[in-house]
Amino acid sequence: AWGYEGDIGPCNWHKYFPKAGGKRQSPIDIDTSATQYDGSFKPLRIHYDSHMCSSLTNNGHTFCMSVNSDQCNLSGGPLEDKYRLLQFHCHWGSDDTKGSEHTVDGHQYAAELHLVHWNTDKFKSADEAIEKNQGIAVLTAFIKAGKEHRGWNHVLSHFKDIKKVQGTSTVNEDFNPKCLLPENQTDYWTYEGSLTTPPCHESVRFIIFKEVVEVSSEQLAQFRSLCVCSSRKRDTGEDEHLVDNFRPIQPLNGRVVKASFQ
Ligand SMILES: NS(=O)(=O)c1ccc(O)c(NC(=O)NCCCCO)c1
Ligand SMILES: [Zn+2]
Repeated sequence: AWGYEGDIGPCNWHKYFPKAGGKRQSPIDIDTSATQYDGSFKPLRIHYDSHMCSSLTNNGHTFCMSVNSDQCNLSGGPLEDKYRLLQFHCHWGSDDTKGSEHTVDGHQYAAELHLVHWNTDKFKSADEAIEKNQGIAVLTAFIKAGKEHRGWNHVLSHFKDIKKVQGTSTVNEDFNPKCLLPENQTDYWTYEGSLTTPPCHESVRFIIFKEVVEVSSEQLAQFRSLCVCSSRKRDTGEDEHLVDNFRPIQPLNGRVVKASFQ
């Protein structure tokens, strides 16, 4: 078992998951003075359909909205191949001052959305792609406290069904995850990294939008309503809530973060 604090926390992940000590780990700090503009990127093509039945689970590390539609595809931008949406999830803090995994010039946001896609041109399954270079592409959006985000309510309204770990809820309504992304989808940073949780496979191309998405403080509080385990209660009998599920930033090791904008 691994977690985000104590002996099973990020500093010890490498003992059981050796890739966690690799040279292209994520997340990283994006030093905007060191990013390199790349004018060769084609427009990002994000085509999601709405009628994809998906199920929402609490896996003890985050909520995960799994998607099983072969109509949700991503290509273009820095990507050479076509990728298919597999799932999306978030990382968040115990208060609005922390929670994102990547930081920008040292600034940490309240939360971070990851839309996880796998390379359907190069691999036969997501399970194969997740371990291989160029196997995974993660669209990433920073989240800060501000005005309410109506799209997020389609996801948050199911949280009461998944409060406990291994809770599952089927989401059938007409929901398109594209509504969770910022309006500006042309300005982003991109670099090659890893899964930010064990097993930390170095298989991920991150595409991180510059524009930050706003959700209300009350909506952020709903993220924190999830519990970390199904049974164990603290000695005081109260639930242990799932918060601060973000990995500390990792060494860049000479990697260059490219920018789609000047
Ligand atoms: N944060 S991430 O880089 O976008 C990311 C994308 C896809 C993933 O599969 C993982 N990690 C993962 O699945 N770990 C297995 C145990 C967790 C649930 O038991 C992390
Ligand atoms: Zn993630």
